[in-house]
Amino acid sequence: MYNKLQYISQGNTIEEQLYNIHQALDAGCDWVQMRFKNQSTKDTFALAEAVKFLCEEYLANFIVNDNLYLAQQIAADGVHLGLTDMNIAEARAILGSTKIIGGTANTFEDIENHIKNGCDYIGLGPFRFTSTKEKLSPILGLSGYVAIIEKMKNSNLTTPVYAIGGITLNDINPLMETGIHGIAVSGMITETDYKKKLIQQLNEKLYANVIV
Ligand SMILES: Cc1ncc(COP(=O)(O)OP(=O)(O)O)c(N)n1
Ligand SMILES: Cc1ncsc1CCOP(=O)(O)O
Ligand SMILES: [Mg+2]
Repeated sequence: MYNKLQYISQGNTIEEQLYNIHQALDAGCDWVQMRFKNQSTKDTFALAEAVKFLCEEYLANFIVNDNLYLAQQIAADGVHLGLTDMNIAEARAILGSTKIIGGTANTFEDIENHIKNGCDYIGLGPFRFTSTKEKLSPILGLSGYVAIIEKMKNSNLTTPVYAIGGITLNDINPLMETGIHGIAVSGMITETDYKKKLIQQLNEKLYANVIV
């Protein structure tokens, strides 16, 4: 079973990114997506190498946002690809079957395509407005998730779906009731001074119905 909480990193420099990622890992995050936009190849590679070491130390999953070749080069656990990034079928052909490939979706049709092309999980959103990402796709709100997850159930599609975009603690229960698998968050974790407490609260809600 995939972990239910994915932390998407933030920071404008290598140092800021490493600080935020280290703090999140220390507080109990077990899945990191490194998201470092508009940076030089050299800096992105240096950061990715350092994050890989950190995630190994904390036994956390490590995936790279956007850049499949970087993920391949540093032997990350996988990559997250958006609707305008590399096609998932092509990515699967390059990475093989052992790596995690996530795909962004905003509609049921996006989900159908990604599953056909071999993705492992879907990042479905945005749930609500967020300043973390520019040029957001149409906002889904809770009703959007209810409708899309219902269509997945009717089509027997069981690929794990992660909600994303402006998610706060109080959103977890209603979102999980729609049938999603988990959440991907950036701001909520990066911005709090009480990361351990927040991650414990998030995990309690996310894993409330998991029988071990
Ligand atoms: C888990 C998850 N879901 C969606 C996204 C968004 O990806 P994308 O649309 O490519 O946008 P950027 O993150 O690249 O700005 C994501 N990163 N992770
Ligand atoms: C990368 C991304 N894609 C859709 S919303 C989003 C940002 C999620 O970050 P936050 O949890 O801070 O809203
Ligand atoms: Mg992208």
